[in-house]
Formats: sequence, C-alpha cells, structure tokens
Amino acid sequence: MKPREYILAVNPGSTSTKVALFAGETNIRQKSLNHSPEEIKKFDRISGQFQFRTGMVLNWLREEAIELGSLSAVVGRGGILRPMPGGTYKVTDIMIEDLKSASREEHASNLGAMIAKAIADREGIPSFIVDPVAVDEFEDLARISGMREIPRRSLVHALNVKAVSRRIAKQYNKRLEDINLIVAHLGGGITIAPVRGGKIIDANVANDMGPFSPERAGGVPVGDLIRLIFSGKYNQKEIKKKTVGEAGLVAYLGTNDAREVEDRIRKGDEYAKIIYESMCYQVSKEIGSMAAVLYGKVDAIVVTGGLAYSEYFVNYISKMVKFIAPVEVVAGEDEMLALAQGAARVINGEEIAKIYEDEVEIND
Ligand SMILES: Nc1ncnc2c1ncn2[C@@H]1O[C@H](COP(=O)(O)OP(=O)(O)O)[C@@H](O)[C@H]1O
Ligand SMILES: CCCC(=O)OP(=O)(O)O
Repeated sequence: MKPREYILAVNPGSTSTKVALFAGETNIRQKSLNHSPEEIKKFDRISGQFQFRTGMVLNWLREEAIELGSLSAVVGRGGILRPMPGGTYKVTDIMIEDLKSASREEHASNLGAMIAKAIADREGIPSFIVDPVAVDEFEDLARISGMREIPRRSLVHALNVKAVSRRIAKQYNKRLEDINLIVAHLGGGITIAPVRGGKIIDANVANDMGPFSPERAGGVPVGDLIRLIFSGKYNQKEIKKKTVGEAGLVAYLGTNDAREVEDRIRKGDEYAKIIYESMCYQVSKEIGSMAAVLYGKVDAIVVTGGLAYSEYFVNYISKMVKFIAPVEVVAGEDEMLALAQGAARVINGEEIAKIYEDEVEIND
C-alpha cells in the first residue's frame, strides 16, 4: 500500500475555492478554482454551494492525478462558528450542523469544514479546521459595545493573523508568548488586531467596524445608518450589501481592485486619491488605537494581505504609524501553509486537536 503522505488544504472564499497539496511544509501544487458570479448566483444560501464546490475540488484532484489514497488528512478554513479559542479543531457533526444552519452569519469559509469532512470521510482519514474566523480571544473590556443588547464579538482573519504572528516572532527570535504585535490584514475586508502572546485580544471586526476596505463600509455614523434603514428605500439584503460587498472602494470608485485605483491616481484622478488615501488614513488610525490597547508596548506592526503588495498603501501607512514600532510587510497571506501546518502539528503529535463542542457554549 502506498504511504499517505499529503495534506489537502481547502480554502473557500467568496469568488474562489483555493486548494493546495502539501508534503510536510512543502506546497506541491496549488490552484484557485474560480467561481463566476453567474455560477454563485444560482445558490440562495452559501451552504447550498457545498456539492458544487466539493465536486470542483474532487475534479481538481482527478485532473492532477492525485489519488485520495495518498492523503493523510484534509483541512479546511473554518467559518463563522460559535465564539471559540484559536487552534486546530477536529471537524465534528455538531460543528457541521452549526455551519449548515449559519446561525451567526453566512460566509464562504463556512464551507471549509463541510468540504474537508466530505472528502476525508471517503478515506476514513481525519478532517480539521484551523483558526477559524470565529476565533474569539477578546479580553473582557473589548466586549462592551455601549449597547447592552449588542456585545462586541470577535470575527477576524484569525488564520492569517496567527500565521504571520508566528512568522514575525520567529524572525525576531522571540517566543510567540513573549511578543506584542499589531497585525493589519489588508484584504477585501480589513482586520486590525493587537496580538499579545499569540492571542488576538481585540479587533475591529471587518464586517462591522473600523476602517472601510476595498468592499466593506467599516464603522459608519450610526444615526444616519438607522435613518437609511428606515427610509423605506431598501430591504435588508440591500442594506447588507451597502455595508459589505458594495461598500468601501466599490461604493466610491466602482472597483475593489486597488491596482486599478492606483492607476487612476497616477493618471491624475483627484477623487480616487482622496478616497484611497482616506482608506490608508483610517487603517493608520485603527493601528494607533490598537497601540493603546497594548499600552504602547508594540514590538512590530505587521501589514499583510493583498494590499500589502502596494508600495503606495504601505508607505502611506508607515509614515503615519512608524513612530509606534517598526513596520514589517508580509504581502499576501500564508493561509494555505497555515492550514497545512495546523493539521501537521496534530498529525505529528505537537498539538492535540480541540473538539468544538468542548470549547464553545452550545446553549447560547
Ligand atoms: N500587487 C498589488 N498591488 C496593489 N494592490 C493589490 C495587489 N495585489 C492585490 N491587491 C489588492 O488587494 C485586495 C485584495 O486582497 P486579498 O488579500 O487578495 O483579499 P481577499 O483574500 O479578502 O479577497 C484588492 O483590493 C486587490 O486589488
Ligand atoms: C468576517 C471576518 C473575516 C472576513 O472578513 O473574511 P473574508 O475577508 O474572507 O470575507
């Protein structure tokens, strides 16, 4: 019998499902399986895309002549589950039930565990998720919103925030437990997180608060939002889109592509310049507030995500926040590697996989 030597990582996003095959920490093959808006539009709910996306992952394995029998585990990006500590989790039936009902929120990453389990179960191998967006390590003070009915809850780009934190700790020759970082994940959505000793102790929550982003509104004046909601002009779905998806750069400039915006600025578009630099300004302001959360004891500010490829964006932010701490750039994200590493830590016995139902409040 051939050895089971590969870990399959699956990362579902709103417009693509990224798949990668790892042997240890070596990425042997990776592909972004793109989903057109027409294909996605057919499904009322994200969980309805499960068969479609699983089929595409299995097709990719077939095309690449990767036998299911060569897999030792399948790991998926975890979704909007109940608030939970970070780490690697075994995919369980209760977890899948929660994801199917999307009781907290619909999100493409909700499919990660479902796809991982479906493929792993065919072979009787384990399936995992690692540092899902539901990771909630907030300190008590960070949980108060000012409205009694609405506590602040963490929803973060935990997988990448934790992965780059580990990477920078190593680069600084420090243990993760001994380093204070502010990680700015600058993607389609933006998370600014103070990370103390490896824990995400606060964050803006990309869909709700903080800076606007390429496609999200971030924090908006709440009174005006209430007036808009009750203006009778929009239904709930339309209002949601105005805050997530069709907001931020998309709302002002009709594109979520920062490269296109920078091109317009180079050609003299002053309006594009104000909007883009306002996004830099808001990101910097949020980094400043997270420096206060860490009492100013910040070893490094780490900028990561797609926008971290942009010299324009990174230089603007650096000028505003470098008085706090050195700015380190990890352009793009380490999510696929972080998934494989999370699964490997369990397979190699360095970490014990957490069980979802043991870590969360099932009755809330
Ligand atoms: N080389 C680049 N220069 C400037 N912006 C970039 C570059 N590459 C990607 N981006 C921008 O990064 C954003 C997407 O970031 P990404 O982390 O890929 O988002 P997500 O994973 O949330 O879809 C987009 O606004 C995109 O235009
Ligand atoms: C909901 C917080 C995490 C998040 O925004 O992820 P995406 O940017 O992948 O939608």
